[in-house]
Amino acid sequence: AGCGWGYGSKNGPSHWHEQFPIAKEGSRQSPIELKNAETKYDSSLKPLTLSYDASSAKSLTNTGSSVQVDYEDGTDRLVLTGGPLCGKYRLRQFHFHWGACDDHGSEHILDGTSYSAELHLVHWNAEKYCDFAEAAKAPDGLAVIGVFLKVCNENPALQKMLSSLDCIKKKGSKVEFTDFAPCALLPPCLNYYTYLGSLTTPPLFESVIWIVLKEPITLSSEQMTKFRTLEFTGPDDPMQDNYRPPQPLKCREIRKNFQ
Ligand SMILES: NS(=O)(=O)c1c2ccccc2cc2ccccc12
Ligand SMILES: [Zn+2]
Repeated sequence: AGCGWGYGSKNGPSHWHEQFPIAKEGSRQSPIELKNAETKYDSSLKPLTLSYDASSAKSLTNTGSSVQVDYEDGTDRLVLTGGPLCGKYRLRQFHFHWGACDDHGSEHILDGTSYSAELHLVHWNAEKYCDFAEAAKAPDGLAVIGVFLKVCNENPALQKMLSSLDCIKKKGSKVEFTDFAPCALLPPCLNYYTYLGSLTTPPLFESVIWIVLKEPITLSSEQMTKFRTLEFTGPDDPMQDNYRPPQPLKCREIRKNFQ
């Protein structure tokens, strides 16, 4: 059996449609290019409200496609409401996508700019659905906040996670990782773009309400280099360029909550 989907030349994004036809046939695939001039200001969009407490972080994992922090999502501890959302979405995990060099690596592209990396905070609609798996198949089941990362000065909030990466170099490795407040990874301004999209990795379910923040967070080039010390499949296969290129907008509208 093939080694499953990945980001290599033989199993990367251009091959995903072979096993996941929605990659080509879907009507709301992610990521996309965000062109500010073509987005629409919507005054009915509410501000994002995030009630995150640090305590319910659980673990840090090398998933073989990204580095991921998982949260305890059995109760309403880390909840996202407001914005374009109806109801309460629970934080389940966050992970990142990044490039082999600092000039690219993000999944969404803002006015032609690729950022060095992109953080995804994955939430599911715990008000309407019983669990994550059920929500992942519903058109309003998931909400992902995307945050661009720009190489500039060091980001102290990332340090706790980055200093633990040596323990999870290998695919599938996992360590306990607690008391991490995800709100420390958000920029001061929560102005956002929002559109209906999908997971950006197989199975590419079209169940994500995307909320992409306009303002990036920053990190140092040394911190950016740290991400690339993780491995995809082995020591000669550094984890980098784990991003899907932009997909056709088709007949979607992109809204924003700021003028
Ligand atoms: N890139 S992504 O946020 O679409 C994504 C998920 C999105 C929603 C639900 C689960 C997801 C799991 C992912 C696991 C690894 C990478 C991206 C993932
Ligand atoms: Zn992602």
